[in-house]
Amino acid sequence: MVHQPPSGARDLLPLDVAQKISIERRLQQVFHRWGYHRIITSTLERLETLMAGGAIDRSTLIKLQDAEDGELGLRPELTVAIARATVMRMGKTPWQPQRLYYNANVFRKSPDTHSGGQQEFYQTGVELLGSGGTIADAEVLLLLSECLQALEIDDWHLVIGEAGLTATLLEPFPLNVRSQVRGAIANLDRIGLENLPLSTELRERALLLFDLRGRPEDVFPIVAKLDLDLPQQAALNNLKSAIELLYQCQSKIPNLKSHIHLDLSLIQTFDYYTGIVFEVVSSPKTGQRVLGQGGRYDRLLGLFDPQGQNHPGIGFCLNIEDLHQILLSEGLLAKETPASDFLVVPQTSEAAAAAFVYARKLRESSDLVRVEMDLESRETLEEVREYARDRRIAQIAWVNAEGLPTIETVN
Ligand SMILES: N[C@@H](Cc1c[nH]c[nH+]1)C(=O)O
Repeated sequence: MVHQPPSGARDLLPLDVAQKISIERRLQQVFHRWGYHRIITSTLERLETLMAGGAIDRSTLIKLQDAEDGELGLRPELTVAIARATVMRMGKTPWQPQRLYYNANVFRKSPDTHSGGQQEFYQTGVELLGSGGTIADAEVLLLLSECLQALEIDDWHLVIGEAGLTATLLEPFPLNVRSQVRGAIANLDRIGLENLPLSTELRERALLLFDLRGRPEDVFPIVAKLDLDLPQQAALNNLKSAIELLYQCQSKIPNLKSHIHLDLSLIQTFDYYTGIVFEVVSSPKTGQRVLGQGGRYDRLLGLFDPQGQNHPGIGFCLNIEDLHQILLSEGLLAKETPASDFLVVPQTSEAAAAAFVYARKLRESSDLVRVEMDLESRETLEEVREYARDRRIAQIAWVNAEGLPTIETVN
């Protein structure tokens, strides 16, 4: 029997874990400073919950069959589970804003499992539930930019769109070509768009939508020229105000304006968004990775409310693997796991108990002191020293049977 992990699964070894934790800790500190509390939801959910009324494509889910609970699946993301958990917990009590964060693994079926496509990923993120409007939008955008600052990532772009506005701007297109128009715009395929079977008027509209991306100050005047109805105007105004607030508040980021792009053709993989949507992308130098994404979803919580009552929500997640790669390439992560501070060596076989007692004393220090026992009986003292040097251990404590240590600095 070959004990290989299944394709798409991945083990993280100690150095990977140490680097991952250092990223997560820095982000967690930012979340705590903003008053967010951690939530942990189940890895397994009912398939129906995970699909969130069709917002998440069933074919991307990893499914499991349970005799009692029917069809279950592994979570492909956390927003839906957090929406479900919060609605169940809050019940009928009056809603106050809930600030929640998470740090968890998610599972997505890879189209190429045969070639080992990754299926398990790590995400950390926030959900701000029960609060709609521009200030909540701005809070989440500011929090996101502070996360990037905390990680010392300077070269990023924040691409902002508006899911509700994009959807309504596409409504005039007949259903049979709408998804093609959407696809061509999202994939920057201008030629494809020009060749779709559209009337002259609709083609012009499609090309206009295609151009709705760039610096906010350039794009807003073009959108304003479209014949917008009142809800569309309101969505546009909200978007403008949130971006304006971001500019006013985030003075710590030099040239903030150059980081922000508006893209009214931005379409997210998950289809539960109703308002502002966004993606943080790293610079082309690092292969343009999507470091995080999110947006507003004001109709998701209603799916889990017994009375169908809606509550607003907005959030984002950061993709740990992508952050990890960027930070590695920029040399911003530890290159080795932390070495032990002490190697405790029993001088004779009778000294083992005394050595354990001394090691415990060292570990009791208020600062973290890493202490490891020497487990081998080596021929010479020099071999012990060589072992300590190899493992970057700073000091050796030779302990005799009476428990008396002799400390030697080796590194
Ligand atoms: N759950 C989304 C990100 C998100 C968090 N909150 C809102 N959106 C994702 O995995 O892409």
